[in-house]
Amino acid sequence: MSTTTPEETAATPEATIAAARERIDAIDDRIIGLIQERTAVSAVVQQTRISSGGRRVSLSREMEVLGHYREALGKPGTSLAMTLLELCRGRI
Ligand SMILES: C=C(O[C@@H]1C=C(C(=O)O)C=C[C@H]1O)C(=O)O
Repeated sequence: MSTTTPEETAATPEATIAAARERIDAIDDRIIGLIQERTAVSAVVQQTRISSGGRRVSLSREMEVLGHYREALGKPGTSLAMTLLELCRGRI
């Protein structure tokens, strides 16, 4: 039978922070993987449009993407989406 109280077995602040940071690092790795996947898919669209005589960039579509992120995440979502667009299609 255990003689330790819940207080005695509770994680220390240091252990809680270390465990949470491990989860954050794993989440960041997934986000980076998703950004790389997004970049590859975006390149397919851009190449297809160029090959069929169009432009690499579609500003109307970019407005939709910016709106999507802003609706989900507020104003900082717009900045995040702008950075994502730059990663996916380069600077314009
Ligand atoms: C991928 C596309 O091409 C470009 C890249 C975009 C993106 O990465 O989301 C959006 C618009 C375009 O400037 C597209 O038109 O969907």
